[in-house]
Amino acid sequence: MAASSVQVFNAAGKFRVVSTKPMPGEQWIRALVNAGCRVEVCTAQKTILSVEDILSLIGSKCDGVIGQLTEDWGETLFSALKKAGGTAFSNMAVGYNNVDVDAASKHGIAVGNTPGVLTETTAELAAALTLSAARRVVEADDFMRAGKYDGWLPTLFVGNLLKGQTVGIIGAGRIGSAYARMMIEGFKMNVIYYDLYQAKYLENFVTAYGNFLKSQGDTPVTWKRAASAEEVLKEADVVSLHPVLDKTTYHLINKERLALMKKEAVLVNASRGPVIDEVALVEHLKANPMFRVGLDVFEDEPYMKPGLGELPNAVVVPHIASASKWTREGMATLAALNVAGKLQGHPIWHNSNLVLPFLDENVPPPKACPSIVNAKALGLQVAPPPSKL
Ligand SMILES: NC(=O)C1=CN([C@@H]2O[C@H](COP(=O)(O)OP(=O)(O)OC[C@H]3O[C@@H](n4cnc5c(N)ncnc54)[C@H](O)[C@@H]3O)[C@@H](O)[C@H]2O)C=CC1
Ligand SMILES: O=C(O)C(=O)CO
Repeated sequence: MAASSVQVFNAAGKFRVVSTKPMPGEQWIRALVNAGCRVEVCTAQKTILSVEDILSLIGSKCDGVIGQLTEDWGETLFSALKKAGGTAFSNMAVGYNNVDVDAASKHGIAVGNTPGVLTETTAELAAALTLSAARRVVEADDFMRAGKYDGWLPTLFVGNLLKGQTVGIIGAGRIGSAYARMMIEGFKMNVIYYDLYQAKYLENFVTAYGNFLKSQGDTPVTWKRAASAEEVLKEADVVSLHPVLDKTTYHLINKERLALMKKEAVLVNASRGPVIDEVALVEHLKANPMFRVGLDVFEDEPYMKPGLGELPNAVVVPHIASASKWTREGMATLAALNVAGKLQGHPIWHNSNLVLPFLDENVPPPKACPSIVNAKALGLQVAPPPSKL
């Protein structure tokens, strides 16, 4: 990577930290500079950096790196980082399926991620995709711009009503539960979910909201924890996917499981592309024109499988689910504080879901790493909750 493609902040800093991309806001740069870091930001006009590009950024001395979900952080990069004296890496993302955490742990390198700050933003985009697909917003917009509208018709762009229908969630963690709450409260949908763990907060929320509706003489909303993903697919009118991507969720939605879904269902994916077998999805969309999808992520990102882009029953956006200003600046800050905290020898924050104290510009951040996924494997100390200090 040419030296001219790097912007340097605090050149005399004690720790050399590289960010493989410019990131939004300045709070993240201040966080690193306040921790005594020299910050080098790669400004090369290339969207996805290769392993070779990143090797040249790491060079022979590098203490920490902030990387992106498009990069392949495996054995090659972690052994190079270790050789350069590095001990800290953070993805600027909550998902870390692009990172070989075992390789990082083997080399004693902490792996950070950025949970919490993107929960609501991502859930809101999943809700936007749901509405766009259910009410055919993009098709109708195209029609209007093409000058085809020549008057109101009873049959023009008829779609699905959400109220009173069932929303299915596969992966009811932070984002899945937040999305479910939006659809339940916003559209009075019932919910069925499948997760390896009980989503207690979600269940309590639906029960309480259902009781409130009942007390007002309205039809209450209901919840059900399904025993399998198949049960969700069969029963739901809208299915939104929010699991992590790993061996258990790769192609979770395939030809056979698509066939279980209702013919007029809406399927939304704002998790990771490979959770859906996209070739099978294209075939299913072609065979079932009233089945609609809203996709933020793709199996071979940045590409779509052949045919997908031409289908009117697919709404497609380029992995923008976390793209609100507050969230993206917050993600950058959390990633920087993961790296800065590790380099300063800080312990790990007691609860990686509660990251707001790290994001207040007017108060110094806690002396902790907000979220390190291999803290246990590295034997890193966890800070006690502030109330226990
Ligand atoms: N499109 C985008 O821009 C964004 C995508 N994401 C993706 O969303 C994912 C979820 O994020 P969070 O909700 O914060 O994570 P989370 O860890 O709170 O939730 C993930 C849930 O998936 C569940 N799960 C794991 N394996 C499963 C399986 N086989 N079947 C069903 N459920 C399973 C887990 O038990 C957990 O409850 C991230 O890992 C990331 O890949 C996250 C943020 C933005
Ligand atoms: O955080 C993630 O995992 C994303 O996909 C982008 O926000």
